[in-house]
Order: sequence, then C-alpha cells, then structure tokens
Amino acid sequence: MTLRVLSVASEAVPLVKTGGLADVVGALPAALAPHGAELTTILPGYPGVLKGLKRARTLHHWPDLLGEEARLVAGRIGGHALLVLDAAHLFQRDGALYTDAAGRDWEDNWRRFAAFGRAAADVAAGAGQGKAGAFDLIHAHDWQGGMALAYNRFAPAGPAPLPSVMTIHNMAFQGYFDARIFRSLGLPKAAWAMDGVESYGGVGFLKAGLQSADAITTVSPSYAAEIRLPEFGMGLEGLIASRGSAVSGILNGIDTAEWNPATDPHLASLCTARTLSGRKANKRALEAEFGLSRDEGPLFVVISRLTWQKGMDVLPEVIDHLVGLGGRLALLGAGDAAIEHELHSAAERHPGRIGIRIGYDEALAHRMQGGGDAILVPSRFEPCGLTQLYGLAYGCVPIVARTGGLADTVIDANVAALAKGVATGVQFVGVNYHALAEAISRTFALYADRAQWKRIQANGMAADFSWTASGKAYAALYRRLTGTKA
Ligand SMILES: Nc1ncnc2c1ncn2[C@@H]1O[C@H](COP(=O)(O)OP(=O)(O)O[C@H]2O[C@H](CO)[C@@H](O)[C@H](O)[C@H]2O)[C@@H](O)[C@H]1O
Repeated sequence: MTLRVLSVASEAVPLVKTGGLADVVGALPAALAPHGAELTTILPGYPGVLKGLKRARTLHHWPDLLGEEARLVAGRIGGHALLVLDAAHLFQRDGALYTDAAGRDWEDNWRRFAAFGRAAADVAAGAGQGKAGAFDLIHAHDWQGGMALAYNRFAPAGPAPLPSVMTIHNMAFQGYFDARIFRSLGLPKAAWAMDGVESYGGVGFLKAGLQSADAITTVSPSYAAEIRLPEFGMGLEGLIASRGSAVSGILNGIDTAEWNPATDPHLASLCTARTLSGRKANKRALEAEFGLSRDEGPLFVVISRLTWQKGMDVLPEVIDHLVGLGGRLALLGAGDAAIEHELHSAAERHPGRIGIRIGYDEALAHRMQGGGDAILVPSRFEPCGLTQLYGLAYGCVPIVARTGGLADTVIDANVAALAKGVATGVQFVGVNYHALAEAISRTFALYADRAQWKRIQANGMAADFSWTASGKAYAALYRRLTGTKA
C-alpha cells in the first residue's frame, strides 16, 4: 500500500535554501518513492517559491487563517507534488526568510509559522485535497514545521490526529516566543501545558512539535544521543530523554545526481576515484579564482555559515599555523560580522595564501569541493553536516570535529584505520586552537605520503552516502507509525 505523507518544511531545494535543511527536504520525496511512500511537500509562499511555480492552481482558500486571508496553490518540485501556502502578508517580503534586511528576526515570525502550521494541519486532514483521508502521516521539519503537529494533535481539522514525525535538523533554533501569543494561536487551553506548547514560560514551536509527535528523528545517530545531554539539548534535553525510544537518528544522504564529481557541470575537469588526477585542473582553477599562489601544497577549503556552531570563530586563530606549514585556504561563507572581519585581516596578512569569498554561491561550492584537497569542518555541534559528505564524494578529504554526524560519517586516519586501509578523513576532539592546529599538522603528514593520501580520497569516494539506506529507514518508521505493510 502506498503511504501518503505530507512533508512540512520552510525550505526545499531547488526553490528556497538557506542551509542543509533545504537539501534534505528537497531530497526526501525521491528517497522515499522507491519504498512506497509518496511525499507531498508544503512550503510557505516566499517570492522565490511562487516564482518557481509553473502552472499554479488554487486548491483551497482560507478567508481567515490566523487573522488573514490565504490560499493553497499546487505545483511540482523535482517531479514530486508540492503545495504552497500563498499568504502575501506573511511571506512575500524583501529580506531573508526569517529576518529583515538588517538581520533582525521578523517580529511576526510566530504568526507566519503558526499560520503555516495551521494550514498544514488542515491540508493533512484533507483541505484542498478533494477528500478527507488524503494523507496517512505528517512529517514536520524544524521549528518552522513544529506547529503543524501541535494543531494536528490539539485542534485537528479531521476526526482524529494523524500519525506524525518531527525531525530536528538543528536543536539550536527553537522558535521561542512570548507567552502572550498563545491566545492568538487558536489552540485549546489544554495545549498550554508542559507537555504541550509551553516552553520555559513562553511558547516553543520546536518544543510543541516534539511533544506532539509520535516519533522524533534527528539527522544522525550520534546527535540523537547527544541531545539527551545539557551540552547539546539546548534546554530540551529533559524532553528528549523523556521521549525515550521515540527518538532516533537517521543519517542524511546526499543527492548523488546533484553532487557527483563524474558528471558535475560546475567542474573544469570531471573525476572519479580512478581518475583522481582530474582534480588537478580543478585545483588550478580554484587557485586562480581565489587569487592564490600556485603550488603543490595542500589547498584547504571551508564552505560554511560563519557562526559559533560551525567553529568559525576558532578558524582565524589557526590560519598562521596553516600557512606556516605551507598550506593555503579558500573560504566561502557568510554570517557573523566579527568573524568575517577576522578572516579578512588574516587574508591581508597572507597575500596569495588565503582567499575569502563572503556570500552564498552554490556553483562555487561545487568547484571548491572539486578542487580543494581537504575541507575543514570544525563544528561545535553538527546534527549531520552535508559539506563533509560532499567532500567525501569529491575526494576533498574532510577534517572534522568528532561530534554528531561528523563523528558518524568520517573514519579518522588513526593508526588502526590506516593499517586497515579504511580511513576517509581526520577527526579531532574539542574545538579550540590546539585541537584544530594538531589536526591540520596531521593532515600535512598524511598529504605528504601521496599514495596514502590517494587511498584516503578513494575510500571516501567509494563510500555510500546515497539516500538508499536512509530512505528505507524513514519508510520503515512511517510504516510502524501507520501500522501498514509495504
Ligand atoms: N556560503 C555558501 N555558499 C554556498 N553554499 C553554502 C554556503 N554555506 C553553506 N552552504 C551549503 O549549505 C549547506 C549546509 O548544510 P549543513 O548540513 O552543512 O549545515 P546547516 O547547519 O545549514 O544544516 C542543518 O541541517 C542539516 C540538514 O539536516 C544538517 O546536516 C546540519 O548538521 C544542520 O546544522 C550545504 O549544502 C553547503 O554546501
């Protein structure tokens, strides 16, 4: 029996992306299709999303969705079903998805994503679908999707709540708002409780989703274990621990059609594990693009949000060490202004050795994975991480902090792994100058032994990070919750 799932998220490639959430939500429909689960994605009607719709058909109209008019529009995303909540007053505005042009959170974020959640719960119960029972399960992502599950549980539009899954892509963003908004949410009084939407005296959208979901997943097994601890649980560790076996980790896959060095149209030269020499032309192109001097030493790359989570405040401290050993660094990212400033001053200190590109550039990210020798990912916490997976697939060896999904996906080049010939990268413990500097020194030593380095690259390229296994795991979870057989 085909399972019909409503996937509720704020971002999905190729229509709208600020981070890894979009890659995963965009990939899930194709990952689940072979396992008999048909996903329909529902997104907010941001300008870019509405523009991407070819023949927009109106399916449903809300005269009063949390105080304003809205409509549901149908479209397609990557060949799969898409629904868009067109509510101009909430989503059609200049600035970023969650912040205004000055970087301040939109004041009405609570209304924007509560309305989105209400609409998603209505759709799950049949709004605009021509019939009730159009969906078997709701799968919500991150705080922006959380309220869909709270409405589904406390105020379902149908006769009973649907089975539900909440996926955490990042526990640090919780959608936490003042208690005063509660009365505008249209939820029954019973929802104002510790096992409901109340969170530390306010309303927590992620928390609401976590309390309302039948199952909670996060994007790696290690992160699923870590968020039971205060250090990673960001205040919700007690909740996570109390949900016991309802919490599990399913590792992200990567879109192997989009991220494949043998076919990538962004690369100057294509390559496979057997034709690693093809990477050289990409490296030369990257040096030219970043204004770096040309030499045979390792070229490190970083593709990241410039934030504390990603350990980017520590990176500037190790740049002198990296350059001192003969390395170069090409960095693409945007975020914290203080970090950007530090990086620029490091680049000024080391002309031709450090290249910085502030901004967001998908094509450049591909070229960097294709031409860099090693990608640095010094995250303090990392639910899964995608850039190290792209690095593995492209022969750009990941140098990662041992946390979350980074710990689960990279095999450290320790003595045992090297002896067995299975290493795929370098792991280090603790995000500080000493740990990172030591990892960089180890990388130089590994790189100096060309045969060994090639082996490490080829091992990563041979690893399977497709969605096959994870698609199967999500499908098994859906089947368990709906009590259906494949
Ligand atoms: N300046 C730039 N230009 C171009 N591309 C850029 C870029 N900066 C970042 N990217 C891209 O954005 C994505 C980032 O994804 P990550 O998974 O590494 O982190 P993120 O914290 O966004 O995601 C959260 O959700 C994902 C998905 O579950 C988890 O893997 C992760 O651990 C969690 O923090 C990658 O596709 C990367 O290439």
